[in-house]
Amino acid sequence: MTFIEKLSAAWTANNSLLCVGLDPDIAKFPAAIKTRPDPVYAFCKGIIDATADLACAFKPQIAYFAALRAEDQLEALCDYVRETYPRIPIVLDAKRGDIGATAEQYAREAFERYGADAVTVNPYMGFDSVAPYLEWKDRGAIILCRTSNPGGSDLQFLTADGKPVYQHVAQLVADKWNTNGQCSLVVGATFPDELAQVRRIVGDMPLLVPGIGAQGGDVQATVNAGRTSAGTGMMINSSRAILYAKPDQAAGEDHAKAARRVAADTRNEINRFR
Ligand SMILES: O=c1ccn([C@@H]2O[C@H](COP(=O)(O)O)[C@@H](O)[C@H]2O)c(=O)[nH]1
Repeated sequence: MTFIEKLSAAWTANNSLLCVGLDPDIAKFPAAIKTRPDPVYAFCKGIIDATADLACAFKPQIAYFAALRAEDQLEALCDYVRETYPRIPIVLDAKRGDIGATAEQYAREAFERYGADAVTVNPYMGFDSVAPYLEWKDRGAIILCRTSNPGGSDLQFLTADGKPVYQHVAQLVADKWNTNGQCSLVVGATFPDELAQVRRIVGDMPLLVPGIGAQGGDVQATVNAGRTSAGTGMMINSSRAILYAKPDQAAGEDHAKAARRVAADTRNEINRFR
């Protein structure tokens, strides 16, 4: 099954456009997990088990694992997702970008070492830096287009040949780079007008849309701007708002139950506007 087939099936099976981000920050873990020998694995596994029926994808952000020297725990988590929830795609958020020979190694890291279904890629170095990911015919390359951070405007909003750079990226990927039909774009929920522009340019191409939750993006505006005519087409990511949801102690919640509650609320809010 290709990345896009798997994603489409997960949209339907879980009636969800919610991508659950895995950004483990040990300082925010519950005390009982901090002292375990594999705290990153234990924390993320709890979140995965609590949200697997609510998510269309899981998105581990590699920097959080690497900073903790926990790449082995990321490998184990990816194995766990593939074995236990084989219908949920794994999107490795790595935002790599380098010359072709090095990009080949980054692609092997994402697709062989971690077994990811898709990986985020930086297009700044051009097509030959993206091509090695496209050699993996069934895997996804999710290319940065209009990122959710304020500084994304510094370059992505510059005008070149009469239109902003992010629109050139969307057009290039839609017209030329999407050789296997497995490409996707990153477009921030914090910029719904640009999200709507990108949707017009790329047709039904799936979009990874971070920026709701902790970054404050508006869910209704995001869904209105980014959904396809089928009411799908997006992996709307939320990480910190789900991972570190405050347990309702009166209701006997632990961190995983709190994460599930927020994930369910977010999935349902997205669905209200599809
Ligand atoms: O434009 C982008 C691209 C990627 N991200 C990543 O998504 C999550 C967002 O986390 P929240 O806690 O929901 O804010 C994080 O891993 C970023 O690295 C993004 O935010 N914007």
